[in-house]
Amino acid sequence: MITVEKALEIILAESQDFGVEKIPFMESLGRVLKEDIGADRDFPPFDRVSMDGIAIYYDTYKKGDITFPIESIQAAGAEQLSLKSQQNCIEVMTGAVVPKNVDTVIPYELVEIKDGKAELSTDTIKQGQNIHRKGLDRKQDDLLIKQNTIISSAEIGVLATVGKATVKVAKQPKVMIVSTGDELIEVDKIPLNHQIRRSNVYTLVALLQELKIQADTAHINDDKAILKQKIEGYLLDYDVLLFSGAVSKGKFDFLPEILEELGVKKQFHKVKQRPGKPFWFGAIGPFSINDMKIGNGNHKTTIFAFPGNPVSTFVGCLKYFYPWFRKSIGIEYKNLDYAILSEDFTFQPALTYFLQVRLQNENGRIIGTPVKGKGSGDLANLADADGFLELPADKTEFRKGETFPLIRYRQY
Ligand SMILES: Nc1nc2c(c(=O)[nH]1)N[C@H]1C(S)=C(S)[C@@H](COP(=O)(O)OP(=O)(O)OC[C@H]3O[C@@H](n4cnc5c(N)ncnc54)[C@H](O)[C@@H]3O)O[C@H]1N2
Ligand code: MOO
Ligand SMILES: [Mg+2]
Repeated sequence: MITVEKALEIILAESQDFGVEKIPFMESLGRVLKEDIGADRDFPPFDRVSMDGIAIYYDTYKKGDITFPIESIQAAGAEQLSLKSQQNCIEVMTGAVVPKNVDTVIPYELVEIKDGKAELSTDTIKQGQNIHRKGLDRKQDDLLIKQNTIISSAEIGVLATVGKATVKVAKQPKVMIVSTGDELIEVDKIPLNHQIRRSNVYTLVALLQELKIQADTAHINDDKAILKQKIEGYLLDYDVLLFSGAVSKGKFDFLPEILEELGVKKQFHKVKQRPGKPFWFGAIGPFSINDMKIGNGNHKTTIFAFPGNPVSTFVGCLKYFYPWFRKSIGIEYKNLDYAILSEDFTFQPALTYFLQVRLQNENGRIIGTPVKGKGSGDLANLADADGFLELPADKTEFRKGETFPLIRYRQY
């Protein structure tokens, strides 16, 4: 059995490249950018008025004039006007081009307009005020967004402003999520006493949707021949297979033997953790097989077979699949989330313990309060928690006030 740290190291070393695709920029939210985005022009692209008001020639004011006949109006979106007489002014709107022959803008709040003339009601005017100079924010060709950035709402605005209607992003993997087990029935069916509804598959689908991956799903009963035949097909068609169940010691836990019979290279089976100990991980390929449905060239399939208990599957996906996927599409793995334990906690076995916690922010510190639940089958408890504190295997006593890595699945 290997440690959680070693398991993650092995998994990250198996990351794979799914290539690049071009998509409409409005579909790129949450995807990873695969090109540098530069400024197509100066920002702002012209000297821009930043207050609604009047624009004057400063030297006229400096000579003592405070009344300026209004010559014209410069609206946003209109071509640049020109002040004809230095004694006059032009009314200017926020976002408009600064007219020619003016150099200073005074907001409406500081002028009184009567009979076509603007009279200043202030004597503290600085030359050049309320003009946002061309190129002040960014210069043409400046790098605005670096390749490998996860596109957020902020980047969407930048893409729009530089005219990137389509954008290069990392391609998503083709993923198949498979549940196994004769006890499982569909969500819209009424279970008999010995049956339960399939839930893990939907949890996994949802977890992948948060990564913008649209996965396919399948359910296979505990029949070794059928399992083997179906999985053989999935290995050809998919980049990733996520399984839930059939990896432990039971008479019908066929997955580890089937995967090995099909030539998948086992990287490890069982990790020193709770929940999720019987986790099986392996990969097959890369193969260069031209007649593969997935396309020509190198094809590799990575297999995450999570234990069937719902909390095990859930934490396994967050702890292992998420960082593997992120590394695969170009984001370096780093854990930035930590939380402070709110009370003393004891866990005796020499296993990493993923403790379910409810999170609170106390004066900028994230506090995790244990909501332990009744074990790895207790999926209802996940709805009462916000994340997991990762308590290291080499300790048994965890003290109030100590800080631990956090895997959160609720962001608010
Ligand atoms: N003799 C041993 N028995 C068990 C061990 C062990 O080490 N020795 N490990 C236990 C641990 S820990 C876990 S976790 C489970 C893992 O079991 P499997 O991966 O083999 O999964 P199953 O046997 O198929 O199912 C376990 C449990 O999970 C429920 N399940 C499965 N799939 C789903 C699904 N899609 N949706 C909802 N629930 C699901 C299933 O009904 C079982 O209750 O093994 C322990 N046993
Ligand atoms: O590994 Mo199991 O998930 O502890 O019940
Ligand atoms: Mg089992």
